[in-house]
Amino acid sequence: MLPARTPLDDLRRDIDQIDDAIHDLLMRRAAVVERIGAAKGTPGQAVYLRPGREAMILRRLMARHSGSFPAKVVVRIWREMITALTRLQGPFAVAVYAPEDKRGFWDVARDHYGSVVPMTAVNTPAAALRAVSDGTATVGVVPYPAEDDSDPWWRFLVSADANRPRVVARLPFGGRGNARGENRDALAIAIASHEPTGDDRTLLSIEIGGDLSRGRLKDMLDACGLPPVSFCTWYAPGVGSMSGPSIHLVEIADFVDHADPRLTTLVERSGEIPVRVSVVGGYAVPLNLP
Ligand SMILES: O=C(O)C(=O)C[C@]1(C(=O)O)C=C[C@@H](O)C=C1
Repeated sequence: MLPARTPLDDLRRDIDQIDDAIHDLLMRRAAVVERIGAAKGTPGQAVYLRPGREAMILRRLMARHSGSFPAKVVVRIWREMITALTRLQGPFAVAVYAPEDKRGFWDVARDHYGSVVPMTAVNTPAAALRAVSDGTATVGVVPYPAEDDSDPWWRFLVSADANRPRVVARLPFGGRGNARGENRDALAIAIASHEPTGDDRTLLSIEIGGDLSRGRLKDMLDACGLPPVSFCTWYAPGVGSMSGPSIHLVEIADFVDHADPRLTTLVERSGEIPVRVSVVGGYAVPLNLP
């Protein structure tokens, strides 16, 4: 005689049915992402990446999330799934600034881009940017800019080339988890568009060819409706006794693209002082998870 079914057996049967439903939906989602890839029609190019859309998916899910399942784990599962499915649309590899003595960014990158994507550690942020520029990596992960950095990586992104790498995300997006190392955030760099998500930051490079204090620049930005939240400044080496131009990396608490009329107003307001502004990219503001 078969043993009687216990309540535990019934619950396990429920679990098996739920697992089948989740698995069916995963396979269905993969098929839809493949169709999206075909609709984008850009095989082999990194433009299939849509970091803004990815952020909006997770924000929407977090807004409806309830119950005992940890929100951070929902994000982790979705991040693993999104990158795995993005790989159905084209090649995907990540170059991470993670020298021997600073492995923290590796964990942050792995949490965001998943455990299956090819990931390479490089010893300088510039090497991560180079990997993106020359196409050996789709995404480069570099430290969030520090004000006291005398040789900042972000100066290599200052370019008018429409196909240049840009800042596309800030990591971690869904909380830090058990990542090693210091608590510094990272930025992801890719040849992808900076798209509005409803809650965004933009990084502008502002090259100044004359005497304009940071205080005055801040006032000008505020007056143009471009609220600055942080500044980093790099002084280009001068020639002879002439000092070189200063380039500021300014983070703006809004979405700004290269055609934004506020940028034109900023250049007009600088009057005689030559000012060149370019959008170095931006990111969807990360989730604030408990
Ligand atoms: O929406 C898209 O464009 C997709 O390709 C789908 C998808 C996803 O898995 O949801 C995958 C990659 C993109 O970066 C954004 C989202």
